[in-house]
Amino acid sequence: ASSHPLWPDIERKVASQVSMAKLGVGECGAGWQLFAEDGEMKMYRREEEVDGLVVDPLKAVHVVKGITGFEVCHHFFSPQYRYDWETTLEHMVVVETISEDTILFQQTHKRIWPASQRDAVFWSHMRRLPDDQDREGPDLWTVVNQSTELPQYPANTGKCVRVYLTVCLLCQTLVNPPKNGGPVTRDDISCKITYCSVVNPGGWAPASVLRAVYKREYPKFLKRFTAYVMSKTKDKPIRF
Ligand SMILES: O=S(=O)(CCO)c1ccc(-c2ccc(C3CCCC3)c([C@H]3C[C@H]3c3ccccn3)c2)cc1
Repeated sequence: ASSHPLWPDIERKVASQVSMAKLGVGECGAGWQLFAEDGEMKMYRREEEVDGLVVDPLKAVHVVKGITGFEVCHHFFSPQYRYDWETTLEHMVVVETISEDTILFQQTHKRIWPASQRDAVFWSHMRRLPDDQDREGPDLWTVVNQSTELPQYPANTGKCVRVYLTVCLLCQTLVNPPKNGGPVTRDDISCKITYCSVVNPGGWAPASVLRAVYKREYPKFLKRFTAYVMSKTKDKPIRF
């Protein structure tokens, strides 16, 4: 895949997104406000507008027991599971499988009244990251989704308004080895998840409507997605 024309963009974007995801909400600039909390899940947003459009960056942190960073990223990245957990998805096309860890998608999302329907065209890349703290724990895993232009899917030609998104899912597996020295089971693992996203709605939509939609959809999405991964992995061997 390193020969693909998108490769330099992918390398650059993954590096920048992962370093930002690693920053705590306190560190990466003021302005993060907690807007949703549910158990271990905390969701922050910054109120930002670009050309009068709400593009509020979102940062969610969550700790989920019994699953690994690989399992979370694998179910987020792989197209075959997406209709199971992405409730706002109307249609998904795998435009090109660039390599086993890099896929080009075109997706149409269900219309959210009164905004017009949206579609997105983006590359998605999944990667294991060496743990820079060199702790003995398992490595980090990430998936980065980044909008890109595709001639075969020109923006704003059909019924859909094109959204522009940058998404980073960064996962760290935490292992608490059993005292008796026995094998590690799912009771001994958890996954620290950081989900960052910036979605430019692409065309005008009332700020109040968008903020209400984001406030409703993001917590629902992360809770549903993590519950889905737990359900798909609970009786299976652990994959780190
Ligand atoms: O993490 S992903 O890559 C998962 C792959 O599917 C992702 C996440 C979110 C989006 C998306 C696209 C459009 C919208 C809006 C913009 C104006 C009207 C629709 C929203 C807002 C509505 C929010 C939202 C948040 C979470 C899930 C769905 N909906 C989100 C797309 C991809």
